[in-house]
Amino acid sequence: MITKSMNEALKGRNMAIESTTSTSARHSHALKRNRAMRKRVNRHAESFHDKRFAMDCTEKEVDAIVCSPHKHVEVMAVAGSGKTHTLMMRILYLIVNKVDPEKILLLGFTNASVDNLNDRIREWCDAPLAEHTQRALERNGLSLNAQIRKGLIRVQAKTVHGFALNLLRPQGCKGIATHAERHPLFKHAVDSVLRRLESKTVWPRMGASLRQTVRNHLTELGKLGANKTEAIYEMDATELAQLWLPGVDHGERIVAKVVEAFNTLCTTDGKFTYDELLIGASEYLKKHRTAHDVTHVLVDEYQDCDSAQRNVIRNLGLFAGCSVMAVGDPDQAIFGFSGGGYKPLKNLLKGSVNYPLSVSFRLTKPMADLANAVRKSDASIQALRGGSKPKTLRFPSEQSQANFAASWAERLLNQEVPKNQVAVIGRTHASLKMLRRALLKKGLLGFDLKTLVALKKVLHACEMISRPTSTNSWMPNWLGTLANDHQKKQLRNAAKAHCMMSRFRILRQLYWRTQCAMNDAEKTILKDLELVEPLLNAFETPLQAWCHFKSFDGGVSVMTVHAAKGKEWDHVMVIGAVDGLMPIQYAIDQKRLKEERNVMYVAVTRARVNLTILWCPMTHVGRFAKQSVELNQISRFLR
Ligand SMILES: Nc1ncnc2c1ncn2[C@@H]1O[C@H](COP(=O)(O)OP(=O)(O)OP(=O)(O)O)[C@@H](O)[C@H]1O
Repeated sequence: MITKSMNEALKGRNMAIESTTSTSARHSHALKRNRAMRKRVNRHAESFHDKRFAMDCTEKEVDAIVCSPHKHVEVMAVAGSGKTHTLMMRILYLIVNKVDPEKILLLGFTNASVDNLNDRIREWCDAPLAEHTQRALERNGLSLNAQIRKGLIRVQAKTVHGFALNLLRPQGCKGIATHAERHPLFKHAVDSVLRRLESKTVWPRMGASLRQTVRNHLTELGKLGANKTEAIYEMDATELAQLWLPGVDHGERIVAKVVEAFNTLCTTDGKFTYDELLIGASEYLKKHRTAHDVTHVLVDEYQDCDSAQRNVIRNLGLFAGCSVMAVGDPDQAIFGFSGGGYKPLKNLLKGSVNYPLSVSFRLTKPMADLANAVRKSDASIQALRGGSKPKTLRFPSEQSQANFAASWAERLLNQEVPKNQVAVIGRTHASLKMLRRALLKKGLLGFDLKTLVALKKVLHACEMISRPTSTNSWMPNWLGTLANDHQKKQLRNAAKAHCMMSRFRILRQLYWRTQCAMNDAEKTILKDLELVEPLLNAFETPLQAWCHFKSFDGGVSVMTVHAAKGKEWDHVMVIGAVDGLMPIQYAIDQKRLKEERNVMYVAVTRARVNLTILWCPMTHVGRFAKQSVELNQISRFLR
C-alpha cells in the first residue's frame, strides 16, 4: 500500500505514484511503474557492468555493486575477498550515476572500522590507486576525475551511534552521557527523594522505624559507585527494590519515585546514553519515515552489529527508496561481548539478496590453508597467489618473544619495507606491553595509537572549525557549551585563521580543556601532542597533515586483534598465540570459544605476504582460569 507520506517522498525523487481512485487500480499502476523502473535500473546496471567495471572485480562482486539500488544486498564473504573494496566500488558507482554523496550513508561498527573506511576514501582521493583498481579503471576508460573525487570525499563514514547522534541533535539531544556522567544525576534523584521523605511531602503516614530504614537505605544508595547505577537500565522496579531496599515494605513505590526523579533529571539534561541513542534513532525513523534524506545505506563489518544497531539499519531500509548494502563475514564476528552477532540481512529486510564470495585476494595459498584450519567451516577460502608457509615459533618467556618481535620489525625496516606495512598484533593490550617497550627502545614506536587518535581528533576539529555552520558538525552544539563570550570570540577568530597552526592552538586550548575536563589520561595525550606541534607548521590543511602522520607515525603498527579487524599489512606477526590468551582464559562456554576461534581467524588473515606466529608459555593465571586451560600449549586453534 502506497501511503500519502510515501508518495510525498517518492515525489521528491520523481518516482511518485499517481493517485487513482481505487486501491487495486493504484496497486496495478504502481506495479507497472515499479516494473518499468526496475527495467530502467537493470539496463543501467548492465551497461555499467559491461562498459565500465567489467574486469575490475570478480563477477559476483560486480553483481553486488551494480545490483538494483532498490534491492537490499548482503555480501557475506571470506577475509580479504574485497568486501570493503566492493563497498568503495559501490560508492563510486553511485557517484558516477549522479547520486548525491550527502545521501550516501556509510556505516562502520567501531571507531576503528570507521577510521579504516575514511582512510580508504582518502586513499582513493589522494594516493595513487591500488594497481588492480587503477588497471580496471583505465581498461574501462574511466578515470577518477576531479569531480568524482570531490563527490567521493564528501562521503563520510560514521558509526551507527554517530549517525543516531546527528539524527537526534536537531530533536534536542545534547550529546552522549556515559554511565559515569549519569551517576551525579542519580545521586541528585536519590537526594531529592530523601529530602521529600524528611519533609514528609511523600509518604506522610510512614511509621518512624520504616522511615529510618528507608532513610538508611537511600543514603547508602546515594553512595553507590557509577557502575551500580547501570542497574536502573537493566531491571524493573521489583528487581530494583530487592537490590536497593531488601526486605523493605512498599520498596517498589520508593524505587519508582527514585526512577521517576532520575528520568526527569535525564530529560532535562538532554544527553543520551549509547543505548538510548540507538533506541531514540530507531523510534524517530519509525515515526518520521520521510524525514531523513538517506537513499543508500552501506554497512561494513555487518556481522558485528548488535540488535539495536540492526534495528536502526532496518528502519532506514524500510524507508521507501532507500537501499541497504551490508558486507561482512560471520566468522569474523568478535564483538559478542558487547552484544554483537550475525543475523542475515534477509531476516531484517525482506527481499535482500545474498552474494557470497570465497576468493581471497589478500591471502596466499598457505595462509588460506591455515585460515581454513582455524575457521573450521564447510566452505573453504580460496587464494590465487602462492607464498611461503606461515612460521610458528615458540619462546621460553614473554620478554624473549617481545625482543624477537622487535628485532624482526627492525630487520624488515632495515630492508626498506615501509613502516606502514609491518604490524604486530596480540589478543590483549597487556600482552603487547613488553613489545611496545622493546620497540620504543629501538625508536620504532613513534606515537602510540592513542596519541594518533588524539591527534586525529584535533586535526578533525581543525577541519571542522573551518566550516562551523555545517549541519553535520558538532560545532554549533559545542559553541553553546562554551562558558563565556571570550571563548566564543576566540573560537570564531580561530575559524577565520588561515594558518592551521593557529587554529590548532586555539582549539587545543578550548576543546581539550572544556570537553575533556583534563583527567590524567588526557594530560598525557596533551604531552604527546606537544611533540607533534612543531611538525604541524609544515602543513596547510588538516588532511595534508593527517596523510603525512599516517605514514610518518614512526612506527610499526602494534594493536589488538579487535583493532586490527578490517586492516591489512604485508608483514604481520601474531604474538601470544598460547592457550589462555587465544582462547582467553575465561572463555569457557561454546559460544565464547567460537568467538575466540573467530579472533584467531581475524588475526591470521591480516597479512598479504608474510605471516609469523609467536607463542610462549603463560606464567600468569588469571582469576578466571579454569583447569581445562593449558597455559603451556600453543593455541588449540593452531594445533
Ligand atoms: N578484484 C580485486 N582484484 C585484486 N585485488 C583485490 C580485488 N578486490 C580487492 N582486492 C584487494 O584485496 C585486499 C583485501 O580487500 P578488502 O580489504 O576490501 O577485503 P575485505 O573482505 O574487506 O577484508 P576483511 O575481511 O579483512 O575485512 C585489498 O588489498 C584489496 O585492494
